[in-house]
Parts: sequence; C-alpha cells; structure tokens
Amino acid sequence: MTAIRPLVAGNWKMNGLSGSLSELAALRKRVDAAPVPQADAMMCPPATLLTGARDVLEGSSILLGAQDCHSLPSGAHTGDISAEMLADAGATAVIVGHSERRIDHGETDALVHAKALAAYRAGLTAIICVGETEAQYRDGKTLDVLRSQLEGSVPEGARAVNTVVAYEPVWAIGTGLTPTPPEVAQVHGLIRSVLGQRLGDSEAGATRILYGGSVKPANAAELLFVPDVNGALVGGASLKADDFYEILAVYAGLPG
Ligand SMILES: O=C[C@H](O)COP(=O)(O)O
Repeated sequence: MTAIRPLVAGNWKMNGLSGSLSELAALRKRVDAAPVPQADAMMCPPATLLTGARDVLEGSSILLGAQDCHSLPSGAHTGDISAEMLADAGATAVIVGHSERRIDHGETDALVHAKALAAYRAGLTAIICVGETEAQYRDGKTLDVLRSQLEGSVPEGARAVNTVVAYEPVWAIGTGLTPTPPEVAQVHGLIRSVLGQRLGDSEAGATRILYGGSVKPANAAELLFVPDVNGALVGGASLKADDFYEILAVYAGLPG
C-alpha cells in the first residue's frame, strides 16, 4: 500500500468578511515562500467568500473547499446552495455532516449521505464528518456511534479519490480538549475498518481520515502522527494564517 498523502483542511465556519481574505493571502504567501510538498492544504471559507478566495488562491497549491451543500442540483430552495454552485464558484471539495450542521439543523445520516452523493455528482470531494457527543463519549458509546454514522453517511460508491472522512469528537470542537493519541488511534482504526467493510480494503486503505477538534500548532504533531490519522480538519486555528501554516508545517520534516 502506498503512503496516504495527508490533507490539512481549514474550516472558517461562519467567520469572515471580505477583509478576511487578507488572512488567506497571508497564508498563500507563507505557502508560496516555504511550500510543504508532503501534504495538501485546503481552506473552506463561508460561501460568500468562495469566489474572492478563488481569486486570492489562483495559481496557488492551496485548495478551495466549501462548508455545506444542498442535495439537489437546483430548484426552489431559498437560501440553499447546491454542490454545482460551489464547483462553479471554484470549490473542489465540500464538508458534509459537520456536527454543527447535524446539531443546529437536525441533519440526519441519510441527509449527509445524500449531500455526499451531491458532491460526487458535481465533481467535488466529499469531506464527511462523524463524531460522538460528550455524553456518548462518557457512556463509552463512541465506537458504536461512529459505526452507525459511517454506515448511514458514507455512500457505498465512495472512493478514496473523492472522499475524505473527518473524525471530530463534538466535545473537542472549540473547547481546547482533545482525545488522547491512543483514543484517536483506536477510533481512526475503527473508521478504516468500517470503511473496509463498506468500500473494500483497497479503497479504505487509501482514504484520508482526518482528525478535527481543537487542533493547534502546539498539539498538531502529537495528533497528526497517530496511526491512521491522515491530516486535520482545523476550525479556530485556521482563521490565523500563521497558526494554520504551522499546523501544515508539521509534515515538512517528512520525505516529500
Ligand atoms: O471543522 C472544524 C472543527 O469543528 C474543529 O474546530 P476547532 O479546531 O475550532 O476545534
């Protein structure tokens, strides 16, 4: 099996006005000056900034992603944005099933599954998020919850080339808390084994599984070199160019 190329993806969530594109430009400058060829970098700004971000990133190695999509390509769905629209605005990937969508908008596994299919239809990579709540973690239900979310959310036609899975414990998001490296290793191992059952070992063995939840420059090396961790989905720290770059740069020591 060839080594999986890591991905460090930033998720600005509902943050950023047009002036924030200067932070993206600063990130681009750092990556241009000192590229990290061992890993892919991606930024997912809010939809309002996609075309501006596309312009800032033109000719850069930093990929552009979006944060959510509707499952249908077009129609009478006021306020929604289709995967095709995201692709048209320059995105090459879209996050689906983030816990903030699952919790704030009642998104079910079935809807996340439909959104992942929409991403494929539009030629986008689907970054499918899963993660347990604090109560589920405390009750020792993490592995059962994740198995069920993966079975419900990841389409059987998913392929390593168009799918990334992000493990984000809800209790670790924006809290400064993280699971221990052995816990992360156990969960990521389970995710890969469930993907193996759904997609076959070859696809599962090539699929990137990101860790997300309070990843910062200070803990990135400890979390990102855990077995079966193939990168990070970064929230708060992605808002600062220097912090995001330092997380990406943990891979700089690896053979390219
Ligand atoms: O999508 C990103 C995650 O929800 C992690 O957010 P955080 O890095 O602010 O904890």
